[in-house]
Amino acid sequence: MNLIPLPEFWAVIPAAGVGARMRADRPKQYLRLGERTVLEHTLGCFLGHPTLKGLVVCLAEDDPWWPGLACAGDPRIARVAGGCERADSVLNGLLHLLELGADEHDWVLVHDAARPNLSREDLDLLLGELAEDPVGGLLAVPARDTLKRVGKDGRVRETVDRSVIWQAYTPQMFRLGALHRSLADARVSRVAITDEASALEWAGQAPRLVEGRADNLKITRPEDLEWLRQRWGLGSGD
Ligand SMILES: Nc1ccn([C@@H]2O[C@H](COP(=O)(O)OP(=O)(O)OP(=O)(O)O)[C@@H](O)[C@H]2O)c(=O)n1
Ligand SMILES: C[C@](O)(CO)[C@H](O)COP(=O)(O)O
Repeated sequence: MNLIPLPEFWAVIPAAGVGARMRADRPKQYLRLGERTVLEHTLGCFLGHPTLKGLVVCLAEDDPWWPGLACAGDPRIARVAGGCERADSVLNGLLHLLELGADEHDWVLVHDAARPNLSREDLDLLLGELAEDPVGGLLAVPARDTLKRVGKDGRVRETVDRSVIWQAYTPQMFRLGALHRSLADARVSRVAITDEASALEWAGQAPRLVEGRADNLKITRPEDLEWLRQRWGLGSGD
């Protein structure tokens, strides 16, 4: 039982991707999942949380779908333009928080728009476990399958020791100033950054892994959405 009160936090939701791997008629964050879109479900994981200070969603500059969402006029949601890569979108979101007057010591949680199945339990687990952490960290799950390193010929090069391998999920939770500086420096140095933790790692920090639910999956390919629709008891086309 965690007796430390949950910390206040800001949320940045990168939602400016094109969803190429989904091969759909629109970016995957705008595909339907029951009565709402994937993005609306993801935003709903945070809106209404008692310690949320504010939320920024990063949208493609030519995004024609956002205005059609019921939450488009929600005053709790700030919008910024996304960037070429996910890290650029996140950086724009962090900059906007600073412009809003957020303190550099405030906690910020970055969560993929494409992960609509985040549970409240996992969100509160992350907040509670990292509330007093000196670095921050992320939800993650230990590897469950045997892992192989592959050669250029598509054949196995080695079996990887999976006891020390975890899959990084989101939200990823860091202090606003530290994340902004690390991410900005990494982008200037052209370091490949695919999640927030890797920017902190590049800056010499060791983020903490907090084990969460494996069903907090990122909708990436068509079968991911099919699986989640079935999990939620929805029809294949819902
Ligand atoms: N320039 C980008 C690229 C991605 N994202 C967001 O980052 C999250 C995770 O990225 P990913 O799953 O790779 O989404 P896409 O880039 O849209 O997918 P793909 O690589 O298949 O095009 C998604 O919510 C996506 O909208 C973003 O905000 N800005
Ligand atoms: C941030 C992330 O979801 C952690 O696993 C992942 O790195 C996003 O990668 P993508 O290629 O941008 O989907």
